[in-house]
Amino acid sequence: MQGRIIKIISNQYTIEYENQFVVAWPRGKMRKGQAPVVGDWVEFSAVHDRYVIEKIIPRTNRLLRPAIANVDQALIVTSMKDPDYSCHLLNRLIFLVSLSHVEPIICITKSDLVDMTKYQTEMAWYEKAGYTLIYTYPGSDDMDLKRILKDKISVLCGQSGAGKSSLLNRLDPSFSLQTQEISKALGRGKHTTRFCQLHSVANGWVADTPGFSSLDFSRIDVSHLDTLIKDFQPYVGQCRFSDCRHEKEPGCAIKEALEHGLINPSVYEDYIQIKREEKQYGK
Ligand SMILES: Nc1nc2c(ncn2[C@@H]2O[C@H](COP(=O)(O)OP(=O)(O)OP(=O)(O)O)[C@@H](O)[C@H]2O)c(=O)[nH]1
Ligand SMILES: [Zn+2]
Repeated sequence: MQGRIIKIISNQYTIEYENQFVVAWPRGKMRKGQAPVVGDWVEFSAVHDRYVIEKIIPRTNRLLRPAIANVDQALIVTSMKDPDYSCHLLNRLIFLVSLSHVEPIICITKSDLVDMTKYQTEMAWYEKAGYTLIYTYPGSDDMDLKRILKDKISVLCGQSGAGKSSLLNRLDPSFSLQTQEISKALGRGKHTTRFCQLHSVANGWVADTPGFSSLDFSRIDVSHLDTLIKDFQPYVGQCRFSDCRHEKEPGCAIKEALEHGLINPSVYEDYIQIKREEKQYGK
């Protein structure tokens, strides 16, 4: 049998299997280092009176904090006000998510608190580059969001106060209840740091622990970041030098596109900043 792990408590793994939930234990040999995480597809079998996890199906990706595998997308919850919009924060989150091989979805909140016409050009950059942008606010029907979440594993990220819990509670009023119950059962601190669970929201799975909370790139390999930035993708590989850093080199296709107004200037700026940091760390 094949199913997906949606919850782990101690050594008990809850697996969703054909719309039912079964609790399974891993085979002894799996326990050290090779343990399954939430999001894993696993093969399991019935041995005597219990279910045993035999094998983890190869993962498409794996986040460390929270520990979760096969994440399809990260909803970058981006508030327009309180906390105020910052393109640099948004860009850095897009980079981090992309470097984990997860699709970034830009989710704009609190657009009701500002005059969005002032941000039209800004938002158009992201759309033009090929990023998915969704606007969500109290009272919206969230049809786009529901469509995006369906059949996917999603992780939310974004600043404190950006509206992550509000958004989830609006999509599924039982969400806060579910998470509160778990917090109570496990003790508050423990839940946020050690446990992660997938909740069924809008016919998809959403992690109850936010991801990408550290904006620290110092231990991340950013050597292929240029290939992961959607603004750059049409031009990557067209520079004169194959190892072009897109900074001062002659014949750089990225700089040329930037000068022709084809690349979001703030994305370029943040990319260069990260490459400079990479040099500083001596990577
Ligand atoms: N006007 C308006 N207020 C919002 C919107 N989204 C969230 N808020 C408010 O913003 C505040 C913070 O929202 P939360 O959902 O708690 O933010 P969070 O991202 O979960 O914050 P943390 O739990 O600290 O990570 C709350 O008072 C919400 O009611 C929105 O789209 N419009
Ligand atoms: Zn270049």
